[in-house]
Formats: sequence, C-alpha cells, structure tokens
Amino acid sequence: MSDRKAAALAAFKDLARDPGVPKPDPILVVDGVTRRFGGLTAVEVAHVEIQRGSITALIGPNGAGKTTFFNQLTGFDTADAGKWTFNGQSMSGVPAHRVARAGMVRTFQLTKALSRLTVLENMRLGAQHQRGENFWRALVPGAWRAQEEAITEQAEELLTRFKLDAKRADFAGSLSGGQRKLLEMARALMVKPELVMLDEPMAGVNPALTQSLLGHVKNLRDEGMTVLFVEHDMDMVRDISDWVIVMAQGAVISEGPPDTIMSDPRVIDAYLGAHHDAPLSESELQEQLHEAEAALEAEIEEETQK
Ligand SMILES: Nc1ncnc2c1ncn2[C@@H]1O[C@H](COP(=O)(O)OP(=O)(O)OP(=O)(O)O)[C@@H](O)[C@H]1O
Repeated sequence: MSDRKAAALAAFKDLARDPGVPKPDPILVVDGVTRRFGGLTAVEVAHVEIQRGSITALIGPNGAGKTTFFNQLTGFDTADAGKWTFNGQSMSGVPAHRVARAGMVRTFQLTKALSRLTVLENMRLGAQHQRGENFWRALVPGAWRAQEEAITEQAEELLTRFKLDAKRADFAGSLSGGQRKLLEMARALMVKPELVMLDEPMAGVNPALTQSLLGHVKNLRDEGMTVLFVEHDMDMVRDISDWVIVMAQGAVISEGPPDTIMSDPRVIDAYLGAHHDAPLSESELQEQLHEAEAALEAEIEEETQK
C-alpha cells in the first residue's frame, strides 16, 4: 500500500458513517447547495466535506443529482442556493475557468467539436486558462511564445505518461473509448489541479484498459492530488476509493468506507427505491436473487399452510 493510501485510510478510520460527517482536513466544504429544475429539486445537499489527499467516490441511483452537483461545484451550472469553499476560498458563483485556475477541475466527455481536434490540440486547450491576458500577449510576444512552448512541453509529457504520445497528431474522435478517458484525464491535468473530479471514468472502457485507467487514478492520489469521482461500476468503487458518499434524490444520504457502504440500509433502500440501475456486482446480484427466492418460498409455504 502506498504511503498516501495509508494516510488517506487513517484519516477516515474513526469517522462516523453519517451524511455530512466532518473530515480531518477537508479541501472542499459544501453547505446548503440546491438546484431546482421547475418543480424538481435535483440537488439538495445540506453539508458535505471532501478529505484532502483521498480518493472519494460519489455514487447513487440514476437521477440522484450527482452530475448536476458536480456541475454546480465546478461552475458549469448555477446553484439556486448554497455556499462552498475550496481550500478555504469561496467558489460559489465562480465561473468554470476560474474554478479550474484555482486548482479544481472536472473531466469532460469528448464533445463533437473536440473530436475534430487532434489529441495534442485537445491537450493545449486544457491549458487555455493558464495563458496570459490578451493585453500582455500583445505587448510581450516573446513571453507569450515561451509560455506556448511550456504548454506544448507539458502536454507532451502528459501524453507520454498516459501512453498517448503516438496518437498526438490523430483526431481525438479516432481514439478508442479507453483512450478517450485517458485523454480526458490528461487534459484535466494541464491546469496542475489539486482536486480532480472525474465523471464516470470507466464508462465505455474496454476491459483491457481498465487496470491501466485505475492505476492512473490511484497515481493522482499518490502524487498528492485529491480525487472525487462519480461512478456506477461498484467494482471500481471498491477497488480504488478510500471513502464513498452516497446521493439519492438530490441529497447525501450516507457516507462510509467502500467495503461496507452497500450494506447500509439507507443505501439499499435508495437503490431499491430507484427500481433500476442498482450498482450490484455479480455475487451481490446472486445473493439478492437467493434472498428474493427464499422470501417467495416462505410466502408460498405460509399460503399452503393456511
Ligand atoms: N438541465 C436540466 N433540466 C431539467 N432537469 C434536469 C436537468 N439536468 C438534470 N435534470 C434532472 O435532475 C435530476 C438529477 O439528474 P443528474 O443527471 O444530476 O443525476 P445523476 O445522479 O448524475 O444521474 P446519472 O447517474 O443517471 O447520470 C434528474 O431527475 C434529471 O432529470
């Protein structure tokens, strides 16, 4: 186990499993964030803290509000109410590019427009907000060029690390599902973030690339970054997260370690209540089937005894 993993686990060791439980050293603190779409309250998070230097998974049934919450925190969506701080600095209402510049960045799925750019161009775009203001650009072209070169150099380094260097001149749209995920992660690192927020990092990834992607996510923590990710794949959640936060119907309903979180009755209720997309592994599914069969048999027996 890496030192950082051990430190992260030590930080969570004695924490209560309550929604909103305070963390020893939070990098992100959220209070009273709500988002309504017409009559629907998509997000209603009373309080939540993300521990610095850890990998935290955000899980919950479809429509629980995870993506909306991510979008609010990173400035891509507005909140109807609420406050949140990153490193003690208020981020409520701050636009996305400034949130990223402050060190909090989220990954994005490749849009159509980005697919038509090359891999290297995508990386360079990731650094967009690092650039000097246009004013200085006009006045000091030499300095600008030096910065451009530094950005390209950083992009090349990251592409090598993510084994995408051979693809640098290819259109991003030609990459496989897993390579796209690697590019999304590499692009986010262009701003040298402290907190990396990953939206479904394993979605659409071929099993051959799974381990490599998991390794990259763990590396982020081992290099001192904090990772918060939304994911439906419970095997991945168990494999890499130090702590799990569960959302349902917009609110945080439970928190806890990955190996026990799914046995929390509040979590079971939330997933069963959602009637779809329960994040069950094969063995859990089997167990649930057995339980249902046993219950049915007991019921039949009861009926026949009447
Ligand atoms: N722009 C929007 N306009 C109207 N309703 C929206 C909008 N965005 C999200 N919603 C609704 O808000 C709720 C939360 O959606 P959200 O996508 O945040 O959930 P999620 O937990 O990320 O779900 P999934 O796991 O399926 O991605 C859903 O009921 C969704 O239909």
